[in-house]
Amino acid sequence: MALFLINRYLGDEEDAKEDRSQALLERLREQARARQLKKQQQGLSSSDELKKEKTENELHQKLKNRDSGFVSEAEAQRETKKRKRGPNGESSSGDGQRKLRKNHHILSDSEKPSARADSSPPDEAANGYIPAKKKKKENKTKSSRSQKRIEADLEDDRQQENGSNLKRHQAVRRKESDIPTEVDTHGTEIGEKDISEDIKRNQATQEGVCIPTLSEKATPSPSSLIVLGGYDKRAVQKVQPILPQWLAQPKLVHKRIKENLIPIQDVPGIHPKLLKKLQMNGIASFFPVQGEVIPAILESASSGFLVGRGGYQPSDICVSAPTGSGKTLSFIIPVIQALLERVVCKVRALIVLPTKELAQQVSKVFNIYADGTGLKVVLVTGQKSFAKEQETLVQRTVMGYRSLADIIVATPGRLVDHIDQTPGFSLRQLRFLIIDEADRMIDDMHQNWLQQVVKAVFHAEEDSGPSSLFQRTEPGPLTAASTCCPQIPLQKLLFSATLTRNPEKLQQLGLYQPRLFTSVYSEKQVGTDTEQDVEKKYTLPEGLSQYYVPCNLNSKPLFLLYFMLRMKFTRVLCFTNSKQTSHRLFLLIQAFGGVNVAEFSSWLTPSERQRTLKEFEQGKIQLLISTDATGRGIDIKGVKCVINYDAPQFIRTYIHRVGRTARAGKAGLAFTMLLKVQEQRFLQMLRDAGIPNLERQLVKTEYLKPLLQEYEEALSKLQKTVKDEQAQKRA
Ligand SMILES: Nc1ncnc2c1ncn2[C@@H]1O[C@H](COP(=O)(O)OP(=O)(O)OP(=O)(O)O)[C@@H](O)[C@H]1O
Repeated sequence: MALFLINRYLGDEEDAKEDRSQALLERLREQARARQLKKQQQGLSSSDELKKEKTENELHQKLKNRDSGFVSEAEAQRETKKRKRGPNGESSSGDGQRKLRKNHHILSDSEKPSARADSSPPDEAANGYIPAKKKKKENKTKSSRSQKRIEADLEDDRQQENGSNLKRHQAVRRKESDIPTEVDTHGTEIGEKDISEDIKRNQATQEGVCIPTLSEKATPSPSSLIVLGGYDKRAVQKVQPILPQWLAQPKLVHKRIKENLIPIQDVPGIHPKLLKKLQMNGIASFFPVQGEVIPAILESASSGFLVGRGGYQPSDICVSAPTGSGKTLSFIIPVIQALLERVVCKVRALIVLPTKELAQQVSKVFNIYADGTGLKVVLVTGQKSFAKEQETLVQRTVMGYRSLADIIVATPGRLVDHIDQTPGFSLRQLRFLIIDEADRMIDDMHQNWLQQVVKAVFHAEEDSGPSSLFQRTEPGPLTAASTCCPQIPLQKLLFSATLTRNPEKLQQLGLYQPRLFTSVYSEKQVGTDTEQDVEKKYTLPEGLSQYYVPCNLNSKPLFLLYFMLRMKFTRVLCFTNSKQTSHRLFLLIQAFGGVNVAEFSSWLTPSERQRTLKEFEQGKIQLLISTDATGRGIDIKGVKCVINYDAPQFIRTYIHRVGRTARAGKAGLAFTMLLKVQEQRFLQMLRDAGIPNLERQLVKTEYLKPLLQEYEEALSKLQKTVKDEQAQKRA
């Protein structure tokens, strides 16, 4: 690998430099070869001494045995003497190679298998050399084999020489730069940074060039050394990771909610208290994803909090199911049930979500199901002051700190602040780590929050020695030592409508033997009535009808007004790509009049945002113009229609936006306004994600004409309002 990298680099050098280095390296190569030969000869001559003694005896024996009498004993002695003179003759470097071969012929002809084995280099087998097993081989075969063996020996030595050159070269470089390099003698690991450092160093010091590699280029080596790479500039192909089994073969969950409802009593293992709660909240049946995931989590928690003495660490669970398919309840129910029997209040479940609104929404559902169980749910999002949040998390007592939370619902930033700064805040008893909107959380590892959480979970107690009974250790290979102490396992549960299947990204989460649950379509097979489960990259809710509306920049606001006033749409969630656009569009629609409109973006205070969502849910607001702040996870009941005023740039953004409607098996509409220049790219993006062509929805210009005059007036009002706002800001 290292050879390949250096080789590749040198291929990028300028010609002049290359020539110079080639000449130098050619010279070095010659020297290396000469050294090599010398070494070889010396090695052979010393081993020859021994072998020749053997050969002498054998020869005497042979001569004695020859019944033809061609060679007399005196002659045999003469021949022996001649052979004894051999080493002197061989020491001359003139025809060393030939003599070497000749010598080897003699040796191979006369040597016994044991002698042959002795003389073989230890790594013979590794080089593919298979020693002869049958004694009765033809002489010809023997000699050709020994010829090959010599070549293999030479090759071995050459490689060793190359290896030692490389080692020497690296040692020099290390000395020079004093920077540790990751290239080992086998070239196993090297980062891109290291490659570029190597390049620079090589440019600076030509003597630091790897001899064997370059010699390959100067004259093709007679050896069988394989040179990886080359001098041509070639695009390096990205290595496609092979999907691990758990990603390639997930547990499939039906997407169609209505046809696959499971009565709550039919799901095994649910606590009667929770069954009652579910019924009280109008839930008579579980959605397909809940029917699969709830039992899976319950089963993994069935052995209690502690696992050890032969118990298994539970698998982490990943769930990829469409928007509105009920993922929230599929973790809330089993988590509450697992904690029902807890005795001491400690943080045992932590749910991390990307936004305050989402955290608030999830903590609300947790509170509904935890009510009356004694479990305490605490929200940590920064909506309260830091000191107030600290008071809700821990209490100082004479015995030390006491946890006031069993379940924490948090945003990552504020969570990390508490891990760092709240005395007595401990995650050492954490049993469940739930990452909702997991793909977004992976992309945005704000403050390295996951690492901080894991560190806090496995952080050793100050007063506990190594023999502490409940010392937690991160999951690793199963050993006798790791199973002897019972410990609380940390189980990660991931949820998203667009969960990535990129193993490299998922690797960041350090999942333990994960299981994946994913939704499938049931599609009719062509020409038959039978249905087949089809797994697609992304799945959208069954009840969603999607359209696109071709338009131009000026007509966009008019189209929105047309939908609201002429088509009489209500409870419309309209998405733009920026706060500015949201605000101006809101002002324009407000100036036009006739529509209850509101805006939602990070420009609003948290309380304004909360109030707006509440009013929208209550139906007081007909049209909510929003940034992507409401694009994910937000569950607003009764949203009938989503309008993408600005086309989303990414497929995941599209899926989450349109997923604000058609939730829980209901029907919904989604319109995307597309400029002519956007059409092709956008539709292609959808096709690539396995979403079939959207229906085209044309709006005739004659329908817009009656709105034009009022629209012009609204535009002038908007101009004035914007000017006033700017003046206000400047003041
Ligand atoms: N078994 C059920 N019966 C009836 N309604 C349900 C059931 N489960 C969930 N719901 C309702 O379905 C709606 C969507 O659920 P939820 O918010 O959990 O979806 P989600 O899969 O998390 O969606 P998203 O990916 O958008 O976050 C909620 O209003 C919830 O109350």
